[in-house]
Amino acid sequence: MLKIAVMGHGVVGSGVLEVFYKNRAAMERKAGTEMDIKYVLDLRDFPGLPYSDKFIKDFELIANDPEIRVVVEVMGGLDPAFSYVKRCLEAGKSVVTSNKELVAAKGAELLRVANEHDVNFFFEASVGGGIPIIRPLHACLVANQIDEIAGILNGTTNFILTKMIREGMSFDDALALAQQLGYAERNPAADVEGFDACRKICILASLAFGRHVYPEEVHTEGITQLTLEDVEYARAWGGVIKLIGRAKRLPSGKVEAMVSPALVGNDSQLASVDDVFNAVLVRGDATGDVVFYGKGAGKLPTASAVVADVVDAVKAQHSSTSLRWEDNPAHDTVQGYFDNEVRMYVRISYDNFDKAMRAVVDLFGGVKPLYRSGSEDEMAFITGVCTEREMTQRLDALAARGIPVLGKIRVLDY
Ligand SMILES: NC(=O)C1=CN([C@@H]2O[C@H](COP(=O)(O)OP(=O)(O)OC[C@H]3O[C@@H](n4cnc5c(N)ncnc54)[C@H](OP(=O)(O)O)[C@@H]3O)[C@@H](O)[C@H]2O)C=CC1
Ligand SMILES: N[C@@H](CC=O)C(=O)O
Repeated sequence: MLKIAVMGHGVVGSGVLEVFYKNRAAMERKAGTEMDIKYVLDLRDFPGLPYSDKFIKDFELIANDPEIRVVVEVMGGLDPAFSYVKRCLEAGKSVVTSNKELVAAKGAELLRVANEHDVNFFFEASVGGGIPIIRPLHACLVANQIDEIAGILNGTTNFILTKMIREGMSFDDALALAQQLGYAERNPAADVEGFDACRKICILASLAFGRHVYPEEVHTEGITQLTLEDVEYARAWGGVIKLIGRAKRLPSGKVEAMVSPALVGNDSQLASVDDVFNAVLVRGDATGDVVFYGKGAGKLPTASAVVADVVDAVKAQHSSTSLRWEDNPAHDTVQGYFDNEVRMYVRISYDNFDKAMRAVVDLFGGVKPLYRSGSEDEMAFITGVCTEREMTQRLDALAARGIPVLGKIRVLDY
């Protein structure tokens, strides 16, 4: 009987126990062996559950128990998750995690340690919740050079944007509901400020381009500056606003990577991805575009990915898969973002329309103006393409000419 330990009994951890015991017989058939969960590590007690006798508070019991072959880390955060996971790998136990913060910060190192000890470090649930994306990228698309990845990578922010736009719900109410439903991070700033999407694009980019992309390298903006006026202008333009994480291989060998809100046209495959759903577009040189879609957060979808990794770890016992990428201690995989090319939606206010338009045309050349009903002292426009550096200079110059910039959002053509 193969024994498993689960560290963390929160939203995902409790889902792992639920899915495991519900579908255990079928999974045992697929894994080719009997399996059981021996320990559940958590800080709290959980009386009244059918598996309440399995709870422990001392990690050493897991680390020092040779019966435990696979450990699931679903506590979140870096400390103590990193040291626990490393200890388990060094002790010859495979580890499965949903913790994107851990993989984005320490993935290269933990994959190396796993490989050195002939065990596996799997993290399918760390990107896209229940959507299979890590394994397809690593295995099914292996014949491709991956040129670009872009997607809606955070369920909470997509849920908030959908609720605000479709139901007129306030930002705070929509966030509170996402928390209630178990979608948000323990500190939801990670969701709304874009850090969670940043961690996920780092994991995908590291896997696709073979070199660790660290979150500190990636320019990241969240959704907190967006307004319902922006949404109206986006509609007038023919699109919607989504929080997009993206990474692109550059001829220089560097990677262009960023997380930011973006206007995407209504004809984009990403435009109709709503609520807690995520979508990841992968551009391969043989396949062209492939889009992965599904629930990006929540107890059971995430647990599904974790438990599938457990079964794979059991099947791959005593061998380490080729899942890995090079470390990059210099943290210089990503090109400085001021060199990226960008097209921008800009919203301005004015006292004098003719004067404002003259300034806009002087600084940006031909632009596409956008209007919304009832907006007498403000307007928006879509710029042409220039570098982020030039865009910043032009926006600063606009403000210096007495035209306040109320908002700016990148325009993407995925
Ligand atoms: N929720 C989701 O939809 C998804 C979450 N994830 C990721 O999965 C991980 C877990 O998320 P989630 O389940 O939502 O988080 P929760 O906060 O709901 O669960 C974490 C659990 O781990 C426990 N825990 C924390 N630190 C320790 C420790 N040192 N020792 C023992 N137990 C500990 C917590 O206990 P206590 O509450 O007492 O502190 C809590 O019960 C995170 O990395 C998250 O980013 C990934 C995909 C989707
Ligand atoms: N907070 C995350 C959870 C899944 O990764 C999200 O909302 O996407």
